[in-house]
Amino acid sequence: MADPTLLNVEKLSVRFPSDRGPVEVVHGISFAMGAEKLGLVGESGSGKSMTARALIGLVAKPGRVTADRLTLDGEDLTALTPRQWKHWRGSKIGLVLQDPKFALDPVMSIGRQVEEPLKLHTAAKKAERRERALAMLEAVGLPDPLRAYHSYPHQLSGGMGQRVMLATTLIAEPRLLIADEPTSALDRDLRDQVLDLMLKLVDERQMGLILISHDLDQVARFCDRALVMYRGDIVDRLPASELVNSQHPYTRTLWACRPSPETFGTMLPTLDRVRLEAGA
Ligand SMILES: Nc1ncnc2c1ncn2[C@@H]1O[C@H](COP(=O)(O)OP(=O)(O)OP(=O)(O)O)[C@@H](O)[C@H]1O
Repeated sequence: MADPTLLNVEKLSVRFPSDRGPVEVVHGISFAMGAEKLGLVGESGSGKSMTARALIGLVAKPGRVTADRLTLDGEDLTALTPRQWKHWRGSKIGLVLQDPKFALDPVMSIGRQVEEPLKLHTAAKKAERRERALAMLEAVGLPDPLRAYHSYPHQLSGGMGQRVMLATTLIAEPRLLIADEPTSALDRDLRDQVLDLMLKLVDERQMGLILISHDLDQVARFCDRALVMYRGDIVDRLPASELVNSQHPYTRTLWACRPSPETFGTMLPTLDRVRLEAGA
């Protein structure tokens, strides 16, 4: 049984001001997780990324995050100052995004970027940083780590860029990795390779993973549990392998709507929102 105390979230909300008063885009959601793989699914705009951003202290102003409780490894995240968040991001919680093009600095060598978290969060000296960066580049499956170390982002393919991003995120050994659509910019074969690698590293390091994905098949195959979000709420929670059997009307529609070779060229079902919200 995974340790349920890694991340504790109670009544987490995210609000934005608008002309018509505050708009709540995440509605007081609660969940807890241990060193396990948790999939976060839901249609576009359901609040997945805002939840992730709130967990890593990256909801930009004027957005406002509140929670009755938000702890990682027992530490209260709601009490962190911006300076403390800087340290927590990278050292305790890592974030992998969809497209390395936007996450990697185009004018900084890969080696420097992978070493950067060690510079910020550890006392490792130059030689040790270089050694650890090369080992990390090897661990993420780059065929020639030394060459990659001296390269720049534009010299890498999308799959290699995503591996480098994983290396920069994991090098400081965070306890929790949040991956927001980490493979959706890659083609299908590469998706599974990068995800396999990510999960292997997460398992080896006994970290927790929150995988945000539109791809329900991917979550069903790779995660332990799934949370299903609809309009800022968690409406369904289940073992990921049970996504196919969910009785919840929203999850059933999401599952039925997933693109697959079997449904290619056929009309997909649409969500009966009136019925769903009447029942909610
Ligand atoms: N800066 C902002 N101001 C106001 N509302 C915002 C802002 N950013 C996002 N939102 C709203 O918050 C809601 C949740 O957005 P979020 O990005 O979390 O959805 P998502 O489930 O991650 O969608 P996707 O899968 O498309 O990334 C959406 O309705 C979005 O319009």
